[in-house]
Order: sequence, then structure tokens, then C-alpha cells
Amino acid sequence: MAKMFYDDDANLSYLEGKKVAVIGYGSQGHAQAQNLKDSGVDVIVGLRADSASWAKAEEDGLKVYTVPEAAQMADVIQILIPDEKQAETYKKEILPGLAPGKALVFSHGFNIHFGQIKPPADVDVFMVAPKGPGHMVRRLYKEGIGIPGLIAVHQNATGKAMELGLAYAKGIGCTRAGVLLTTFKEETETDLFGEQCVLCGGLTELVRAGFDTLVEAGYQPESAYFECLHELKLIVDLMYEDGIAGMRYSISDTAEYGDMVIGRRIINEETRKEMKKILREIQDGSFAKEWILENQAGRPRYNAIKRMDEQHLVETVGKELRSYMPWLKRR
Ligand SMILES: NC(=O)C1=CN([C@@H]2O[C@H](COP(=O)(O)OP(=O)(O)OC[C@H]3O[C@@H](n4cnc5c(N)ncnc54)[C@H](OP(=O)(O)O)[C@@H]3O)[C@@H](O)[C@H]2O)C=CC1
Ligand SMILES: CC(=O)[C@](C)(O)C(=O)O
Ligand SMILES: [Mg+2]
Ligand SMILES: [Mg+2]
Repeated sequence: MAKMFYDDDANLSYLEGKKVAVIGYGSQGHAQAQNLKDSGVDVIVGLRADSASWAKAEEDGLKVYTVPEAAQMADVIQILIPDEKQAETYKKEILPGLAPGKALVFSHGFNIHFGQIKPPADVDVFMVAPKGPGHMVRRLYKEGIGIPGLIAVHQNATGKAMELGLAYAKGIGCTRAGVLLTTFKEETETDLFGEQCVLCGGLTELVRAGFDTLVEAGYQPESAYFECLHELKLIVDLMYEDGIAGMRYSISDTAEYGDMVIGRRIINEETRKEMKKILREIQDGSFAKEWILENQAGRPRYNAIKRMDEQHLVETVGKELRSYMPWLKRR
């Protein structure tokens, strides 16, 4: 059985008298910084001097400093800027602020696992990775519930890295739902696989393929949108609450028969073979290398596909339909 930690297994007192710097105020940064603050932790934010997020973090009641200042001041430094920018910022702006006994924290293992960041041996290095998007990390914390997380220790210089990591996980609300003990390797590889094959890549391509098939056959795009995108959340909510069998309890027997018999024709042996190939490309570092090179080249492929996908009919139709559902306004 996997090792799990809950609220009672974590003690916030390991963060007492320590200053935590959250570097970055994006999806995870704003959520983790505010959750820590609400949990009574002494937290500051580190940003670029010209950052558009500076005022926002201050409005949220946080003290903001430049990245080198924050790294210098803090005992625990959580790096929450995009993975592809972490190595350079670490080397130039964070490393000079490190000192023996400080802790370096991540929410994804990419840079440690693929050797882009190599911290000095006398600091703790651990990961607390919420298994959910940052905006949900904040929203659920405020609702008194939590998002599960992963914890892993890469370096235990002080002998207290795990205790400190669990305190951090409690501070952001993860121990409410459960924190799983893992390694940087397991987190990095499963996280990349999950977002590529299931959560993001698999899902968005499935939605678009279903939507396109209906629209090309002459059905109304609005009808295709409700069927293939909007209702997805309602079905997924049932799975989230009660598993696949629980979701099947709620749908009609007709839908359930289609689910069981037809689903296997869509995600078939060929798809499973491709998933195994993708996993190998993650494990052997070829995906990491591709992503690092794509960034060095100025993201030609990323930008082209993003632009194309943003112009897809599913986006324009969805935008119009969602404008009549004001409760969906997010940004
Ligand atoms: N997104 C998510 O929900 C999840 C992310 N993670 C991991 O969390 C980490 C952060 O990801 P995410 O929250 O998506 O990141 P974001 O893309 O949301 O981070 C943006 C923030 O980083 C700041 N930033 C960018 N470049 C620099 C720089 N060179 N120097 C200083 N600040 C900089 C931005 O500054 P400015 O405001 O000035 O633009 C902004 O505040 C990653 O390791 C990711 O893998 C893990 C689980 C889920
Ligand atoms: C939200 C999350 O967990 C992801 C998909 O792994 C990410 O944003 O990198
Ligand atoms: Mg993830
Ligand atoms: Mg990820």
C-alpha cells in the first residue's frame, strides 16, 4: 500500500519562525502563496521588478520583493515560475541567496529529474505537487476542502526535509485530501504522461474530434458543443465523486452499453501501443529535450498550434454560449 499523509500526519510548527518565498505569482504561485498566508505561514512573493503581477500580489495582502531579494530573505524557497525558465532564474537569481540549511521546493520535478538544476548538497530539496490546476488549489482551499498532492524528498540536508515538506503541504491544503509519498522520477514521468495522454492532450483532442465529426456531418455546432465539451464536466464530476462505476450508475443503461462497447473502439489497442511509446519518450528524456530545444528556438511549434487551436470553431461557439452562463466567468 502506498504511503499517504493526512492533516494529522503533518505539523505546521515546522514552518514556525521560517520565512517562505513563493517565486512567481501565476497559476500555482498565487494559489500556494495565498493558501500559506491563510494558514498563518510567514510568506513573501518573489517577482521580476517590472512584473505585472506585483500589484496583484500586493492587493492580495502579500509582501513582494525581487527574486534575488526574496531568495536571500527566505528560509524556504518555492520555485513556481514556468518549468522552462526555472534553470536560468535559479542560477542567476536564486542560487546566490541559498545558504546551508535552507530549503528549495518544487511543484514539478522536471528540472531536478532532467538535470537542469543541481542544488548544492547542503540545502534541503523537496517537492510538494498539488494534483490539480492552481486556480482550483485556491478555490477548493477557500471552500475548506483540498486537492491531493505528491511529496518527494530529493535532498535531506537538515534531516527534517520530510517534516518541513509535510508542513508545507498542510499549509496549502493538500493534506486535507491526502498526500502521497513519491520520488522526483515518479512524479515527473507520471505528471508528463498524464497531461499528455489523458488530462490535457488526450482530452482536448477527443473533444475536438467528436465536435468536428458532428459538425462535418451537418449538425449544429452549438449542439456539438453542448454534447462534446460542456457535458464532459458533468460526467467527469460524477467520476471524481464516485469512480467510473459510480458515474455509470447515473447515466442511462443505453449510455452505459455504449460506454462499455463503443469506448473500446475509440481507445483501442493501437492507442494503448502509442501511449506506451509516449511513456518511453518521457522516460528516456527525448520529450524533455524536445521541449527545451523548442523554447531555445522561440517556440515556433507551440505558437503555431496554439494560434490554430484558438481559432477553432469549438472556441468561438463555446465563447458565445458561455456568455449566457455568467456563473462560468473565470477571467
Ligand atoms: N499550472 C498548474 O496548475 C500546475 C503547475 N505545476 C508546476 O508549478 C510550476 C509553476 O507552473 P505555473 O503555475 O503553471 O506557472 P505560470 O506560467 O502560471 O507562472 C507564471 C509566473 O511566473 C513568473 N515568471 C515567469 N518567468 C519569470 C522569470 N524569469 N523570473 C521571475 N518570474 C517569472 C510570471 O511573472 P509575471 O507575473 O511577471 O509574468 C508569473 O508570475 C511548474 O513547475 C509547473 O510544472 C504543478 C502542478 C500544476
Ligand atoms: C495541472 C497539472 O497538474 C498539470 C497538468 O500537470 C500542469 O499544469 O502541468
Ligand atoms: Mg499535474
Ligand atoms: Mg504538469
